[in-house]
Amino acid sequence: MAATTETVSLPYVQAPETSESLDWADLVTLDLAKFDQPGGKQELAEEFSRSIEEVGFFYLKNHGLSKEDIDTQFAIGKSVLSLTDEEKLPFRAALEAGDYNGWKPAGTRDLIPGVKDNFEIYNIPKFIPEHANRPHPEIVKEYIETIERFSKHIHEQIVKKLLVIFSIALGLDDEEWFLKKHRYEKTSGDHLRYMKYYKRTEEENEKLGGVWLKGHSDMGSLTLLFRQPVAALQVLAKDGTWKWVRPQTDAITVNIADALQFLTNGYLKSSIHRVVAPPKDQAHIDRLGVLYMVRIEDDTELLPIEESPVLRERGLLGQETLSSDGRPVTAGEWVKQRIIKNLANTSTDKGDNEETEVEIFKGVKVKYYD
Ligand SMILES: O=C(O)CCC(=O)C(=O)O
Ligand SMILES: [Fe+2]
Repeated sequence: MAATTETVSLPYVQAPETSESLDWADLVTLDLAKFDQPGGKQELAEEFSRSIEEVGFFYLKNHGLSKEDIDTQFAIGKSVLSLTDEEKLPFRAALEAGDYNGWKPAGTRDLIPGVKDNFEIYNIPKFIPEHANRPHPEIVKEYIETIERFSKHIHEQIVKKLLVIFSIALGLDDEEWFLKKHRYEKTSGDHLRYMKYYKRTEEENEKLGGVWLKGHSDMGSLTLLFRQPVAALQVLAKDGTWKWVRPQTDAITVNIADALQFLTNGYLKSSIHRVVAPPKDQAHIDRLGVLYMVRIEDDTELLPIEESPVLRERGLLGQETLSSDGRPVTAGEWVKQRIIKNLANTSTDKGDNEETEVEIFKGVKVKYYD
């Protein structure tokens, strides 16, 4: 059977932004252009430290990717995800085995009894020999060099700078502390993600209380979200209220995830966020996203960083999270179990929207928020 979308159509036209006035989160913007200026890294580390006092979300500008680079990824994502389910099936991710590379169909999870999740994903792992023989749909193969360039730019020019900023913010003598645990050639689940939420009817939204993906934290080190004009992402603010994350045209939205929270005993907060029904003027749009997930090397033990004076001064050392067998959780185990428990089929009758806590690995749990 021929592919329904055999070409990537450019220029990609983004959906118009909402004209509704929403309660937007006030987030710090880090300017990566400062990184190579004298004193710039230190300045960025100070700004970053201030930003995390609020929520674990911030914007990043001057990241070196053009609007065209990003739109090309949206166009590729659109083509891949609009293949038929039959065409995507050979590339289905082995979610049940803890592997999310490839295709996650919509509807693997029950949100409430009778209503399933409405998002599908195509994940492309980092470009290392371990993944070289992965099969992909033709459209991905055709654009694989563009995808590889985009993906490697993110790691080399964006993620690496952020990892240096984090080391400085934690007062570590070794500016490369985090870099040494995020080596590109090593095994870890870094990947580029195309993600699409299908629009829902008013009736369905009512049943779900508007919640499409319940308040959660992400499983790795960082999540990077590219320009997302369809408002739906919300972050849990310090005062306990949900604020909308404003789509930015020129900036990437970044959030901190579980591994960094474990390594800093909560000084870097794995931010709680959720996805809700978009405002009325965007309710008719299928919401396409391009994301990049940063993961720490699989064999890293997720213990607070002893060498950090910032953690020591705050009394954050010596109370690590251990699993029930008294061992530290490793990053690879954590990610694998979270994929099985949070992305593969729902294992409870009540559905994800009713869950408040799920055991991920030997007594260590994640919480979900209303
Ligand atoms: O779609 C978004 O804006 C965020 C998605 C998300 O939170 C996730 O995939 O973990
Ligand atoms: Fe998330």
